[in-house]
Amino acid sequence: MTELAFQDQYADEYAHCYGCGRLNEDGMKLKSYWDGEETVCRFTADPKFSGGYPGFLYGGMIASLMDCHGAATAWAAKARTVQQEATRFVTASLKVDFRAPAPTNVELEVRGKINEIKGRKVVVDLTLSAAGKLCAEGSAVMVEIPINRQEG
Ligand SMILES: CCCCCCCCCCCC(=O)SCCNC(=O)CCNC(=O)[C@H](O)C(C)(C)COP(=O)(O)OP(=O)(O)OC[C@H]1O[C@@H](n2cnc3c(N)ncnc32)[C@H](O)[C@@H]1OP(=O)(O)O
Repeated sequence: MTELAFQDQYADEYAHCYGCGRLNEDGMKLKSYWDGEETVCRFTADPKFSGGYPGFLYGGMIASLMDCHGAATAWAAKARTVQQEATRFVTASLKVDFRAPAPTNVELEVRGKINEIKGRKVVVDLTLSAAGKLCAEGSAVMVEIPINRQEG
């Protein structure tokens, strides 16, 4: 049996994100999975996403990868903890420290670790590495969309 990515379990109305929405035809369709107590997302960036120097990714894309994987990690952590499907998490805050240039055309590994779960809030610690080298690290505060916003 093939493991379903977190993003492939989102309800249809929450599956239109450019980064990770399975229903966004033009999007990147990022996929996140459990790896023990951590989560992982792998992505190889096309050179068209280069930053100021050929062969290296622009910073906004690095943040985007960490953002979407952070939201997915929060969703999965909530589902695992309360054993009930969460709605959808949105980013309240995202901090990224860029430690080394991240290459294009090389598989990148984004990892998430749950730092805190409190009510609708999940804080996720994140790293992005290329071939084992740390390129960026940070954290995200993710907040589950409240029920009244889903209905109204
Ligand atoms: C049809 C469907 C429609 C659904 C609408 C979906 C819209 C967004 C979809 C975009 C998806 C993305 O791209 S996500 C990336 C862009 N992000 C967004 O567009 C989100 C915009 N921001 C918001 O909508 C809102 O600010 C929320 C939902 C994130 C939070 O507002 P809220 O629901 O009133 O929650 P609030 O009570 O203030 O906060 C809950 C907890 O989070 C903490 N918290 C809140 N903001 C922060 C922050 N910046 N930094 C640290 N912590 C924070 C609070 O201290 C609290 O923790 P404690 O005191 O309990 O400990």
